[in-house]
Amino acid sequence: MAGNTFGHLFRISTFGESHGEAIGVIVDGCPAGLPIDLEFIQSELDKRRPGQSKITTQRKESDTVQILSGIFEGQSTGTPIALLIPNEDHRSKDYEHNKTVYRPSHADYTYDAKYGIRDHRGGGRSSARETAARVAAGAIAKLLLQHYGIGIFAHVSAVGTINAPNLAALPIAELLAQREENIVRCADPATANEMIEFIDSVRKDGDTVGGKISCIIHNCPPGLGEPVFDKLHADLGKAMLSINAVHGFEYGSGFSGSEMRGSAHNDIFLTDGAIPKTLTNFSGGIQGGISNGMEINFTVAFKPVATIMHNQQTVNAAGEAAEIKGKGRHDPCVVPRAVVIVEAMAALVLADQLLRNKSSRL
Ligand SMILES: Cc1cc2nc3c(=O)[nH]c(=O)nc-3n(C[C@H](O)[C@H](O)[C@H](O)COP(=O)(O)O)c2cc1C
Ligand SMILES: C=C(O[C@@H]1CC(C(=O)O)=C[C@@H](OP(=O)(O)O)[C@H]1O)C(=O)O
Repeated sequence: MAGNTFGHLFRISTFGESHGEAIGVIVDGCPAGLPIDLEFIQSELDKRRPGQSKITTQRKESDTVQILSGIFEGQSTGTPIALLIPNEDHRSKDYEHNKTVYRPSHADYTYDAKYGIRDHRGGGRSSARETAARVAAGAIAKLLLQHYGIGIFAHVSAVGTINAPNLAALPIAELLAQREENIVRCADPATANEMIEFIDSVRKDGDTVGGKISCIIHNCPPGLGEPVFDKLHADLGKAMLSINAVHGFEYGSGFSGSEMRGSAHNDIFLTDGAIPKTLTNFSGGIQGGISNGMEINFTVAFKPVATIMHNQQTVNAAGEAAEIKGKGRHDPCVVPRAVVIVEAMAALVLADQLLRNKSSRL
């Protein structure tokens, strides 16, 4: 199995390479009768698109999505939905220099070690271009979740050591509006300006920098998630760690919870309301792998990506010493474009667990 499929009842398979004809996705298991807003799918892709600002890769892709099947008169038909995104601006000559030489910390060596054959053009299948297919599928999952009133919001909460303040007190609509006002997609305007300046200076140095994306899932009913292996946080963790360049995932109190005592960490139940709420939310909205009706929150850490415009020592396929310098168009920091990827992967997990939950009792 080539590991191209994700999900159980709401499933996706992606295909395509960064410098091939196109990339795309087949969405299987979407219930019939869901209104599919094509403009919404395209607007989601526009948020991930390369070439969108001075702080992203300058590759110019329109990422115009074509619907090949599964939608009739604006609604899902219950049959596989196939979505295609043609590649329009691949510049494969930028990769001639690493035909036999491995980029440190990219996937060149590991693909070669696994398959014995490697599409060196833009990293082939290992390129984050594949995430466009996930965003298109995630948009359909978001439409399904919206039908049940569930919403997802993510933003850039850190770039390098620049951290956004805690914005938990602000309403989602305000956070969303503030996030969309700046090119780094941080919901705090002052921090956003600082982040943009920093990424731009790193880019001018020919270097890269990492960052964090924080995500909340609101109005999620209690009961989603399987109790043993496919715990909701385990599925979210796998989904996030499957995104290129992700090196960390934490939910609720995360790593800082390990420094607390139970007496401070327990989320005490409140008694007002039919669905019990809790005074605090160190559990991040999930207990025993199952949503408890509180806001689900998690943070994803991205590394500084591999391709830098500096000379670096490396090896070639024969194991001989070589030197390499990045060429072409690359992201100095991936988080501005990855916000919508995080939301899409979260939507795919939630849509899948929503459908699975429908068969959990009579
Ligand atoms: C939105 C996005 C854009 C990316 N752009 C680049 C890039 O321009 N150059 C690069 O070297 N890596 C980039 N990456 C990261 C590589 O795809 C990734 O590091 C590579 O596949 C190796 O996988 P790993 O870092 O998860 O081990 C990007 C990742 C994401 C999520
Ligand atoms: C093409 C996209 O991003 C690419 C992701 C990427 C990588 O190594 O992951 C490296 C660059 O690839 P290329 O040199 O082929 O343009 C980015 O531009 C995209 O996101 O659509």
